[in-house]
Amino acid sequence: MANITGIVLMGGQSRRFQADKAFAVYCDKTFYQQSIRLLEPFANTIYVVKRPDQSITINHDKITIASDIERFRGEGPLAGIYTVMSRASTDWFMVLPVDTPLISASILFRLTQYLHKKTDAVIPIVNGNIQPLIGLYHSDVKGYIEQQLINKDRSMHQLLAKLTVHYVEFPAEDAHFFANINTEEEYHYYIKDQLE
Ligand SMILES: Nc1nc2c(ncn2[C@@H]2O[C@H](COP(=O)(O)OP(=O)(O)OP(=O)(O)O)[C@@H](O)[C@H]2O)c(=O)[nH]1
Repeated sequence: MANITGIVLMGGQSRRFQADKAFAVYCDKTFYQQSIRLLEPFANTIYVVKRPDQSITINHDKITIASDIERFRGEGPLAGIYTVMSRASTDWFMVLPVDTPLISASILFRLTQYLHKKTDAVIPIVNGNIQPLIGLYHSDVKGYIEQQLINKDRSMHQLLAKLTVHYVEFPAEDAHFFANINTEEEYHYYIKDQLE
């Protein structure tokens, strides 16, 4: 398999969740720990990109805790991806947010099957919805990300429009794996109510 660096994006503000969603719990692990667990089989090294005020401890030589590069701190997911691309030198980066804890290893594995030379990114689609924060980005994309950050353009869709993207379609019955937990209601619906 290609040499991949994992990126856990946990530096958001969780305004809609009204508590830090990175520390919400699913199956005895916090959301950010779930993201690390999911990336581990695919990534040789993993960077967890957090806000400076978030406090976490991880004792694992494969995992680095980082904060967004000062120049673009808190400027959205692209700032986190750019930070890691500036520090690690692999060709490919596998990105996961903290708020899709139901994603499965088999979905991530399927994405890794499309790492071709002429592809800039491998991104899933489910029910017609592009999922740009769950996917693989080539290191060549770093310049485009930097340009967007300079222009204060946080849009992942804008970035994808500039790239050669391999979109991988997943069937509608897989949609729950991609559930995005942004609010307390979504946490109850997808996680708490399922476990009770
Ligand atoms: N490193 C880093 N990660 C971020 C940043 N902004 C968002 N993220 C992460 O990107 C993912 C998607 O974030 P969103 O849900 O869009 O934003 P959020 O700020 O976490 O939540 P809201 O305040 O409710 O919009 C989550 O895993 C966030 O932790 C940032 O500026 N830096």
